[in-house]
Amino acid sequence: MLFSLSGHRVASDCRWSRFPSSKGGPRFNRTLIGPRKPFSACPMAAIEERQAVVIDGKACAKEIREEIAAKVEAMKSEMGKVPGLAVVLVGTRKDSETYVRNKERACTEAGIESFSSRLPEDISQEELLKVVEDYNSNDQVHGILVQLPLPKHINAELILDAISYEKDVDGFHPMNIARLALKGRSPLAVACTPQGCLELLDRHGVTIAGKRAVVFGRSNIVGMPVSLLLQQRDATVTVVHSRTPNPKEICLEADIVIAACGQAEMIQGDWLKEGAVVLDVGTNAVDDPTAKRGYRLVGDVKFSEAVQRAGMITPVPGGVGPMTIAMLLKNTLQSAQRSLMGDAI
Ligand SMILES: Nc1nc(=O)c2c([nH]1)NC[C@@H]1CN(c3ccc(C(=O)N[C@@H](CCC(=O)O)C(=O)O)cc3)C=[N+]21
Ligand SMILES: [Mg+2]
Repeated sequence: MLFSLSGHRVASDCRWSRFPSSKGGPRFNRTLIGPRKPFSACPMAAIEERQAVVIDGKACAKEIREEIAAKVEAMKSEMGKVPGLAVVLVGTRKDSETYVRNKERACTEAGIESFSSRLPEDISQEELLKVVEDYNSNDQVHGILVQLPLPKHINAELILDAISYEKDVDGFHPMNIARLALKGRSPLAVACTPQGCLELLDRHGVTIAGKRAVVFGRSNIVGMPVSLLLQQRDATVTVVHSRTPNPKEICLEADIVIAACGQAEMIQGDWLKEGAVVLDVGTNAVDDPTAKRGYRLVGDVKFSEAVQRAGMITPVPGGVGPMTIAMLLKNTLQSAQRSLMGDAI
């Protein structure tokens, strides 16, 4: 459990406890019993070692999905209702199909009803709008996700803006983004990948306040919202992008690095400050004839180098990706709770 096949330490969460090993010496084990400890208090942290703790996002996400399943079950028995998520997929992109299938499976496992529309690549904008509007007025649907990217002939902003603010479980609606950016205002939903990043930091006892955070990328779906979230948690945030002349120099100052620039293995080991916490959001498909699907995923960070310098790091796959799906389920559950309680917005 403590060591992955490659020999890196693996931390799926930070509820560590000390067990005597059968051979007598101290041994550390993961347990689901007992209070969560901050990472700094974890015995593992005291061990002098150069290799980073590899954060197990898959295990963390599983734990969260189980917490959600229990709440869905309670909703079902108390109110006779379950949350519903509608996923809209246009076209036949291989990666989109994989993500959508994963989302549907995660819903089913959590007891969330999943509705999905698989639509032809050449669907008209008007027809797609109609699909979204039908889900808007379907009261069994509490969350709507239109998988991006959409084909070129469709105006993605127009479609995303048509998703009702209350059902926007992606957190992409302008009202949700505006409320995220404004002090003292809370969005109904926060974008799933950024929320998953913060959840990983929190569940691993990483202090954010007062830290230097560097975000690579300024996209609407990751870079921008994650930089706002980190700032709200009192980090000093720098956003690095394609026109930043000295990304390495800036990265070397970071205590927390969020890599979301979509450039395969751009961030190298010698860009990192010793002990930095590195979350790799990149999911770049690289052709690999030996892989089952004909491609493999690599992150925006050169993992084999970074693991020698970082204090903690997420792998790709198995890091931030699974957390994104867990946060989608969380947003869907919250939307259903809001709708069923008739909460004021
Ligand atoms: N409206 C919309 N909302 C999104 O949230 C959204 C989107 N469109 N378009 C594409 C991106 C990408 N994204 C991922 C979700 C899960 C994994 C994930 O689970 N990855 C697995 C591996 C999956 C695999 O094996 O291919 C992992 O990292 O372990 C990755 C990427 C959500 N996105
Ligand atoms: Mg856009």
